[in-house]
Parts: sequence; structure tokens; C-alpha cells
Amino acid sequence: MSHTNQTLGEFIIENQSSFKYTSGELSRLINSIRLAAKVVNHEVNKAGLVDIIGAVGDTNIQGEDQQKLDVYANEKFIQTMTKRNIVCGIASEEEDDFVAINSQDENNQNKYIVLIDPLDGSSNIDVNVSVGTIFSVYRRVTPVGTPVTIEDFLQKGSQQVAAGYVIYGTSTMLVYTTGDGVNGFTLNPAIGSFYLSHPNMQFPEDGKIYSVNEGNYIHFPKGIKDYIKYCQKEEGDRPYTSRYIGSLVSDFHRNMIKGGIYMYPKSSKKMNGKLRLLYECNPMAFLAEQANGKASDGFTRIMDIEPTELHERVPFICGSKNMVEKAEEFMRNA
Ligand SMILES: O=P(O)(O)OC[C@H]1O[C@](O)(COP(=O)(O)O)[C@@H](O)[C@@H]1O
Ligand SMILES: [Mg+2]
Ligand SMILES: [Mg+2]
Repeated sequence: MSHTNQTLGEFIIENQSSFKYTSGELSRLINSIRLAAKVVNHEVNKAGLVDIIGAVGDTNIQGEDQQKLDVYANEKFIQTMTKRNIVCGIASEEEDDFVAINSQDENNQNKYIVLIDPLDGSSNIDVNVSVGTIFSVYRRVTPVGTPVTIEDFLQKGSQQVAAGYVIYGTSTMLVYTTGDGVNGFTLNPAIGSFYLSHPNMQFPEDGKIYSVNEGNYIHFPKGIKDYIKYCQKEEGDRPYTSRYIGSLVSDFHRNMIKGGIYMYPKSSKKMNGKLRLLYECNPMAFLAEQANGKASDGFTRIMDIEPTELHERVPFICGSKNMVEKAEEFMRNA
């Protein structure tokens, strides 16, 4: 049966099966992310109609022009999680330092912290190409009721308790894991509910799509150049197809559905690549592994990397397991 003639009850299970192994507090946290996603989605969908696209004039700590939607999304996600009193700290791509949320209050028993890329794919905002939001959730390591410290945020990706993304594309989806597989929920804007449209999402072990900004090719390490040439060679099931949307969330989402590999390698211009470990690579790596995929920096599992600073960047290779392992083989043999 198509979705349209299913009774609503059969699909609106956003509050049920996805939380079967999730604590009440974590469920409330994900609920607040869902609410903020609906608010941001509303703005993304009319970005062309109101004065909300185009750079806000400031630059963030990354030195990148802050697009208005980046700032708007950042405010909405932080506001929603603060107002609903469910986290004790938030770090964001758009905030120089982490934001403590009443964590010094002895009565604040909240134990979760969130790291977020409020608007991923910023370069696509004013050209009407899909963008996303990425989030990563940990339990704090410092005692409840004391102020959060940087060590609450500098935890290995393997310590995440939840991670996910919102993709504002041809439809708006919330895709996340709490450590028990990956589920995808599609927003029905008519009633403002997310439907479980993609249960138990899995990366195909193989794929025929490679996703990398080949404009940087001459600056890539030899191993990456060799792997790209391997993808392009007429042999067996190759050449593969090159697809690069310029939004990590969109390229990742397509690869998880169709099979593929996404790479943002280091280069002579960007010695650690471009993507940030804490709120882009770790959450996407958690999702990838929960969906039978793989994520590394070419040598080390992303979720084993010990973070040293809030906005640190790492080279990132992620997607179908066999494709990532082939790229790692070229990196090792270079
Ligand atoms: O334009 P480039 O250098 O290829 O980078 C594109 C990549 O940069 C990003 O836009 C970085 O994310 P932000 O937009 O959140 O800064 C990724 O989403 C995307 O995959
Ligand atoms: Mg991003
Ligand atoms: Mg961003």
C-alpha cells in the first residue's frame, strides 16, 4: 500500500519503536531536535522569499562567511534545547566556545551534552541545493550539578550515545541512531509529524559512486590520487560515477541509500582536511558504523581519534565498507 492510504497510526511511530532502547531523557532530547528541525525546515523552505539567504556579514571561528541561515539554525537549535531544559552544554560550529546550560545549578540533573553543525552545506544555501543539520550527543564526564568543562566536549566518538542529521532536501528527513541501528523519518509538513519511512538503514557493502571535490585533486596525497584513478579506470564494474553535492549530509545520505564513498582528504592547502571531528565526522561515523558502513581518516577509525580542541579538523573517508577499505589500501601503499 502507498503511504497515502495507510492510516496515520501505522506510520506516526516517531515516538515509539525508535525509542525502544532509549532513556526517557534522551527521547526528550531527540524530540527537541525534531521540533527545532521543523522550525528550521520552515525557514529553509522559504529562504528565497524572505531576507534570510546571503551572508550575514560576520565570519565564524572557522573564518567562513556566516550565512544568515547558519545563524538562524544555530539560534533555533540552541534555544529549543535550552528552553526544554534537557542538556547541560552545547558546542556548535557557529559558536567560538561551548555554551553551558545552567550546568552550575546544583539542581540541574541534566547529563547530556550536544555538539552541532546547525547548517551543513552552507555554500548551497543561496543556490537552492539541499543542506542539513548534524548533531552528536554524549553523557557529560564531569559530575552532575557542576559547571561543564571542555573535557565534557572532547570525548572520543566511540562515547557518543546518539547522533544524526536532518536533511532539508526534496523532502525533509531526520535520520539518527541511539546505538541500535539507523532509522530515517520523513516529515509530513501538512501535519508536522515525522513518519518512519526508512527503518534500519544500511550502507550497501559495495557501491559505484565516489564523492570528492576533484577541484583539489592536485593537492591530494598520492594514495587518494591513486584511489580516484582506480575509480575512473575502465575495468570490471568501473569507472564509477562521480557525484558531489557539496553538502556532507546530502552526499552521505545518497551513499547510504545507493552505496558509495565520500572523501574530504587532507591536502597541501588544508593539512587536516576541512571537516570538523566533533560535530561532522564523529556523528557521521557513528551513523555509518551503525549502518554497516565505515569511517576513517584513511588510517585510523574516526571514532577512535582522541579530540584535542573543539573545532579541530580531520581528513574524512566514509561510506560503503568495501569502498572505504579499498581507499585505505591505496593510502597504506602510497
Ligand atoms: O566546497 P568544499 O570545499 O568541497 O566543501 C564542501 C563540504 O563543506 C561543507 O559544506 C562543510 O560544512 P559547513 O557548510 O557546515 O561548513 C560540507 O557540508 C561539504 O561536504
Ligand atoms: Mg558542515
Ligand atoms: Mg555548518
